Amino acid sequence: MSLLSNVDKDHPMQHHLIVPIDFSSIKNVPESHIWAQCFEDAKINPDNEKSGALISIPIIDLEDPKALGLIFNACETWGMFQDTNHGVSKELLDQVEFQAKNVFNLPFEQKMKVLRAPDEDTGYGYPRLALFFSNQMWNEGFTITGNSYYHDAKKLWPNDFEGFCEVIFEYQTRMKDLGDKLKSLIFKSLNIPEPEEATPKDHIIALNLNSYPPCPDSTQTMGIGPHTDSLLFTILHQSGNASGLQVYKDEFGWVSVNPHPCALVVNVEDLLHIISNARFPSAIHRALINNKQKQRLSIAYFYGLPLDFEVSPFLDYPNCGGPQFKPIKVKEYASLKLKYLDLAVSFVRKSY
Ligand SMILES: C=C1C[C@]23C[C@H]1CC[C@H]2[C@@]12CCC[C@@](C)(C(=O)O1)[C@H]2[C@@H]3C(=O)O
Ligand SMILES: O=C(O)CCC(=O)C(=O)O
Ligand SMILES: [Fe+2]
Repeated sequence: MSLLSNVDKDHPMQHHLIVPIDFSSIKNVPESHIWAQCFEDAKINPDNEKSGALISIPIIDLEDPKALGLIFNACETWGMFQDTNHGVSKELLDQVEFQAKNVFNLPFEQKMKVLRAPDEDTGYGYPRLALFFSNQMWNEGFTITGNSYYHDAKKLWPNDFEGFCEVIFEYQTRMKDLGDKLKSLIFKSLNIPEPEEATPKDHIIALNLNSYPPCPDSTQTMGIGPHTDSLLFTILHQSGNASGLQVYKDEFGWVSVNPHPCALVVNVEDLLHIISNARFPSAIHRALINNKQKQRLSIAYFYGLPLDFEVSPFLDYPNCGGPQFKPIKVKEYASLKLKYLDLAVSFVRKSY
């Protein structure tokens, strides 16, 4: 199934860029997966230390009466925060992690049965992002949109797919609720009326299960290369015992976003950057492999807007100084992104 419908059809992905290596059989890191050139900066500042002080992404209690202001500051400064008191139970987070592990621990041939087609975005494989890097990443992913998981789960476990489906259904439901709540808080924090949505059913929303397998030499590999996500915001659950996620900030370089018990990471994506008229940066992030022995899992929920929705900067705030972006439809932006990745935003920027 293709949530970006015609968008993917116009930008098919080459087969060899979709198929991951069989990580279970790897003894040494193959040449294709060495990202050594990146590592001059990679391990700098592993403790997020700056002039003796620890820097870290804000952790915000969503029930805190001051939450709105804290969200605004975090989004403006980092394009990212972690939230607690988000209403998603620890049990559900554990269950979705368990089900993700079940997918990735299947034999390679079994996972290949649900390999993502070149012009689709659901199923197993490297992320689309792989098109833009000359080296391959140390991860495997499984992308779900709508109820695509039903069809895939039946292929993965012909007689035993219900458990997976129940958990994914429940997770999508909870994430949609949390997403609606976060959207409302974020728009309120910006003093922007929530966008009117004529066809709320066509929202682009995707769920990405990511696995970063154990790695014989984690000093040379990249889990997921630097990128921004395209839509409004991402809600990310990372497995509790494995770090790896980093966000880029000019003054500091790469800052680690370490797992905090029960917190979910929220990051600003490109469309929110545009709607906020660049007051909120779209978080540039990547994931390193920090551990040789342990698999790291993350579950990313991408919260979007309807494909035909036109986004444009909201200008009614003090010292606004005019729009920084041209209006653009969500599907047009998605298309630019598939073609140009992080350069996509610059095509929407107004030139004066
Ligand atoms: C709804 C989405 C959002 C997608 C495409 C589609 C499904 C999977 C998402 C990701 C996940 C990995 C990074 C990214 C950059 C990628 O390559 O695939 C994301 C992309 C985007 O944010 O553009
Ligand atoms: O695994 C992570 O921490 C990041 C995953 C991510 O950036 C993505 O799925 O878009
Ligand atoms: Fe991402």
